[in-house]
Amino acid sequence: MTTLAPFGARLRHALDTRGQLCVGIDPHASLLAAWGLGDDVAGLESFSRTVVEALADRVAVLKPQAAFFERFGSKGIAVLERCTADARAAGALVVMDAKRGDIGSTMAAYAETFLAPGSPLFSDALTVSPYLGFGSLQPAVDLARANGCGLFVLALTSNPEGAEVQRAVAADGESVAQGVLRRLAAENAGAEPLGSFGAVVGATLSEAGADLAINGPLLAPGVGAQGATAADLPRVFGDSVRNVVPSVSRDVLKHGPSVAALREAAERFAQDVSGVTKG
Ligand SMILES: O=c1ccn([C@@H]2O[C@H](COP(=O)(O)O)[C@@H](O)[C@H]2O)c(=O)[nH]1
Repeated sequence: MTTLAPFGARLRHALDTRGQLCVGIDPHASLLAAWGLGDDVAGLESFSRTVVEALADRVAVLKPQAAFFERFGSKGIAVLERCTADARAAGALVVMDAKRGDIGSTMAAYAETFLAPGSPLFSDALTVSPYLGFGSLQPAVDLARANGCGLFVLALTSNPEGAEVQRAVAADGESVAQGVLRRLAAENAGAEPLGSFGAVVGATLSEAGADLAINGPLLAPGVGAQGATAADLPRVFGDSVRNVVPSVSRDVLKHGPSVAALREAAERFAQDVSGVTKG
């Protein structure tokens, strides 16, 4: 099995050569219907195959949303396995959006599922929740580092409800989100050209209100259907905008099942992002 270069380095190269964009693979029942597909495993397979065919050879990152596959049970997970492997084989980096988080001993099993080479769901990076304590993520940090993978840790999520937890301030004046970002900066210290341990920071925020200089990537969901646009990125991310990976799902996927239309939609978003990140 070949050893992968660190995720941060692989991501930096992908963003620089393919453009700063992540497209989410979110097979909502409403999208399956709009594409003329059944709300069943065959529909799920056709949908995800089409997205991979359209985009995996051109966008930097594809982000399957595990929930939409898991709802079909083992057969849905088998589709997710194929989708992940095919997307990686075509050159996209795959960020598995599964938002795992548990006590350390269980976290180790989640990490084995997504970050151990040879695992059927092996992915380049995984979204994780730090709300059992950042330290509970250590097994995932260690396995990701050992295998050239990355993590995206929920810091300031795109949904309005996130603030009640993430903006809470400790006795020392540090917000919960800032504590997560500080721990990520420590994990990424000295990494070049970019660390492998990223944060999830919604593009929908009115402002970051936190120090985003973590020397790592910032996955920014919320572009498109949740209301954010590329024009919001400089305001939210400031000097860190070059490390942002804006993520859009429904507003690209709604253009399917035409492969050409999916490509055009992704290209439009990538161009918009390039316009604000490259000046
Ligand atoms: O803070 C977060 C973290 C993750 N997500 C996920 O991103 C996509 C967004 O889909 P859109 O269709 O572009 O709204 C979805 O899978 C969420 O679970 C997020 O939105 N916000």
